[in-house]
Amino acid sequence: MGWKAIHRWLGLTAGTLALVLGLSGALLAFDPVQQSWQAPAAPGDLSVATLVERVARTVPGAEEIRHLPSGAIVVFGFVGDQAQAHYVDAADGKVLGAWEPSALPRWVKNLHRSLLLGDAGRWGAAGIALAMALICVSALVLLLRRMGGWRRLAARVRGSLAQRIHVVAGRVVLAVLCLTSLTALTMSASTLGLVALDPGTEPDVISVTTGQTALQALPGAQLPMLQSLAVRDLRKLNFPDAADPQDTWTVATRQGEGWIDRYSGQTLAWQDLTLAQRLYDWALVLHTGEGAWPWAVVLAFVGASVLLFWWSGVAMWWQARRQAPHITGNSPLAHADVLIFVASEGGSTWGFAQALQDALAQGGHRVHTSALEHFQTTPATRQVFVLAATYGEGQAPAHASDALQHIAKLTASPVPVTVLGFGDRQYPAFCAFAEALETTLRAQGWPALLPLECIHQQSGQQFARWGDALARALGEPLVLDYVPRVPPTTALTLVARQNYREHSDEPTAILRFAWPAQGGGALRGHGLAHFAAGDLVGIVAPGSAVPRFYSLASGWKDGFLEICVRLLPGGLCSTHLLGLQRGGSIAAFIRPNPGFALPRTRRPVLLIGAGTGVAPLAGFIRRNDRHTPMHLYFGGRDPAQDFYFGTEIGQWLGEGRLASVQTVFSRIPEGGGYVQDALRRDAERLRALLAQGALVRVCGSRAMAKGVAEALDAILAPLKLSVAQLKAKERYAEDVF
Ligand SMILES: Cc1cc2nc3c(=O)[nH]c(=O)nc-3n(C[C@H](O)[C@H](O)[C@H](O)COP(=O)(O)O)c2cc1C
Repeated sequence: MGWKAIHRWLGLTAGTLALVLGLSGALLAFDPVQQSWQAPAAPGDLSVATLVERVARTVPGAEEIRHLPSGAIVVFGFVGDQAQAHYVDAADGKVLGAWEPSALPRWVKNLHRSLLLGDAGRWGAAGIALAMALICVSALVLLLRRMGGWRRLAARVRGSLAQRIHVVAGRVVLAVLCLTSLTALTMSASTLGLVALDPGTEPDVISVTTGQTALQALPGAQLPMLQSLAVRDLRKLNFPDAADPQDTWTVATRQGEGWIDRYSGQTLAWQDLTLAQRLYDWALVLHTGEGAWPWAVVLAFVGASVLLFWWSGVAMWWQARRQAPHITGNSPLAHADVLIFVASEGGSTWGFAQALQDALAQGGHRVHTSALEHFQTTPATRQVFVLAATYGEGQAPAHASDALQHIAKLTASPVPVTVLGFGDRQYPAFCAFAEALETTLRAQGWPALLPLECIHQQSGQQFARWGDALARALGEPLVLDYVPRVPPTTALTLVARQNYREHSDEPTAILRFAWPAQGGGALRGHGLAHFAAGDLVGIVAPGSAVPRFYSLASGWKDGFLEICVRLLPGGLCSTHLLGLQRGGSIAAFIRPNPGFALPRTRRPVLLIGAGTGVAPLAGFIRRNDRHTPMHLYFGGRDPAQDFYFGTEIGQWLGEGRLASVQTVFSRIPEGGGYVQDALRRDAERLRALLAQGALVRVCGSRAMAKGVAEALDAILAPLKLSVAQLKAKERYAEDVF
């Protein structure tokens, strides 16, 4: 069982109970805070003898003095047969008020310690603490794996909202949670009697009257031991029983426990604290924050954070479950002539494997699909396919973390092994794990049917093209029909459209949609989550099961959803969109694109877009209320036809949302060529902006993004920087289509 499985299953089971402990613990942490302001702390260097003298004057029936962890002094005693406990001011012995041990109902503490189930519950709580410790250790391993090592631990977290919350919160509180579960275990060990705290026997001592019958007992103020003991070290002092002439004074300090003769004032016995007791004392302070209220506040937050982990963890599990490997029609390994091995973290790669399996099975093959760590061949195997996603800093998905080493140890057979990578060009190490697999397999001598291909952002079109190449290589008809699972959609109504290039073969329009009147809450329930410019909207055309994605030119806060759509000849979705009239509606859902989103920044921002690629950049500028210096480079063909957002761009310049704009048009004389030509002409200025730490966002066709990266690499070279380095620092992101 891997770390991920341990983390997941303990989190879902013990984690649910840990939620109870976390929340009750967060409540209990208020006690030290409340106690710290209930009564003043006694001066630490005051001698205990003086304290006893003051108390004896003001509280006649005193039997016990306690120095609380908060520093306050509480005196216990009897008035008549009435037991009483009072806060006392150490400065003058004045009674300050009645002592309340806790402001919280007792059952909260019992819930926290024993789930209200008595002794069995104590074992249960200890079990949960143990599980929490394991959850913490596995969390650390997974965190390092996900982020790509210690050095990248502070890097930006990507993924769904639940993933980001889980990881970010984990980075902040994991250490304290680990400590809390370990201290809980330490304390449980003694509560459950597994470790004895005290030496076990009390010394058998009495105050001795040695013949002198009427010997006067000494007042506490005259006992040498109490004279040399500072209140700082005192825990508890018990007065001798007035009715028992042989009774002694008992004093508990931070170092140990002592018994004092009431007549001679001599120390009759002394026991040092045991190691177990000292450990327990430390664990108590660390676990409860007693006597250290700022720490108690930290503990309260960490206790409450369990709710956040639990909720985000369950959401992540649910997401993964929805995408879980669910291969239908799998043939047994030994009989299969085609084997498919999958490495996936989020689960989507399994969907591609299923499509490949279905297509091959339709062609009469017996196909066996399984996870990459099971990589092997059998005498029946004729073809092997490896479908592998990349995570972290170019690493394998967790379940396949040892697969590469495993494969490197195998002896190659003549069976071709073809690798298909899944990744995202936003990441500097695009499909690095698939590349590592390809390199290792070739080095081992495995042949390949097709060279390595890397699918960007789970593109169904790119996968289908790879399927065509595969069909040709196999000499068999093969149609790969990958249907992504579409999340629930929301109906959006077209409220405005701006048409461009109306009479060309590629008409284009900026479409603005409003959401139905029920309001935001209802919408979110229907899959239209909060979104920002640069996120993607998935649109499902009538009669199609496959969504098409468009970059958003607006954010949730703008109050509408805007996209820029160009007609793709024969494209079902773009035809549907461009045919829409005002009042018409579409079925849409949001797919976050966190790698491309623009963080709040004061640094300059360089926005480079061509054609409809200007859409998300326009969205960034529209929301630039803080007037971050944004510089736009826009490339089109002809200003009369395709200067999308042209009017708004002029307006944004005037409002200071945009600091500068450079436009080039490739199809008119003196138009300035392509956008990368404009960059080269502005090399000096751009270098200065990049040297100031500018962020870069590029959106447009793949060819355009490549041209831009080359131009910027040349511009960056004198700064000893490159686009790859900026990508690694998350300063440079592309949205390509
Ligand atoms: C946290 C995280 C890290 C990623 N790191 C990389 C990476 O370094 N290189 C890459 O090409 N893709 C990276 N990706 C993109 C995934 O590989 C891509 O979305 C893939 O299709 C996911 O497949 P899966 O759902 O089967 O795991 C990353 C995605 C996430 C969420």
